[in-house]
Amino acid sequence: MELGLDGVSVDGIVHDVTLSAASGQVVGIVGPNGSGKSTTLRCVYRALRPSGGAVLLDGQDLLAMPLKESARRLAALTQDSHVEFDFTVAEVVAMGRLPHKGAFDRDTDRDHDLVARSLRQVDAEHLAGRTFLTLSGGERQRVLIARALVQEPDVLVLDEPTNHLDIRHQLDVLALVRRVGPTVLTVLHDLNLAAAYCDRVHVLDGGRVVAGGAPADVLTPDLVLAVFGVRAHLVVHPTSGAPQLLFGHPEVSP
Ligand SMILES: Nc1ncnc2c1ncn2[C@@H]1O[C@H](COP(=O)(O)OP(=O)(O)OP(=O)(O)O)[C@@H](O)[C@H]1O
Repeated sequence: MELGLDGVSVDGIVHDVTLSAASGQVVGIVGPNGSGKSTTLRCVYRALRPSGGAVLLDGQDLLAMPLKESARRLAALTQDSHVEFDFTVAEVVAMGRLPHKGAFDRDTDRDHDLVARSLRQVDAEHLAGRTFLTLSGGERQRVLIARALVQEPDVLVLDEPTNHLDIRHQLDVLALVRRVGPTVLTVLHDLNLAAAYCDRVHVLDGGRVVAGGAPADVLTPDLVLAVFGVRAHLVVHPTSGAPQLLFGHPEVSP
């Protein structure tokens, strides 16, 4: 399913953001702190109504859809994905099935299987019986990713999915979302992860898209200096061939 942002604006914060993710693509949004990345995503997962523009799913106006219908198609891992009560991990993940169920439907065998599979996919099977609030930051993050996957979405919106994750789990989670295959729009702070895992990357600065395209074309030392104020040297990953950046502080000689 194709996701399109067409001139999305949020008064004073996000200005005319246009980008698209073709079916099955992983598209990244990078940019400095406060550049409008989360605010843009909030418009996509419907936590915020944009003041202008449209969000389109296969050309259909997402914001005009009933909430339950859009929740069946689109799942989000957000910066404010809180779990307030002391639910078990399995219960938290099972909540991801709610958009597919009627008010009085009980969990089916398929629901249980999907919960178990999603937990296995994020290496959290062993946590199923634990209460969510006792988990570490990285364990919580993986469980919330499982909750998004169990929704079987066509589109996955991820706000810094690698937050709190150790390096192994960062690589696992990004490889997983590529493998599972929904259309993915993800905010990433790590430019090298964006370069390695995204089909396309868009750079936000001051609420505007200042560059977009294939990572190798976008994540150049000139752009990194202009947008982040950091010197970068481009190297090519010796086995994957992905462009990777080595950073240095601008006040320290390279
Ligand atoms: N409800 C709000 N009221 C006022 N300002 C807001 C509101 N929401 C966001 N902002 C401001 O808009 C700007 C963009 O915020 P946003 O969270 O989208 O940035 P971001 O690119 O995701 O940043 P970060 O990398 O720090 O997570 C910030 O300056 C933020 O303080």
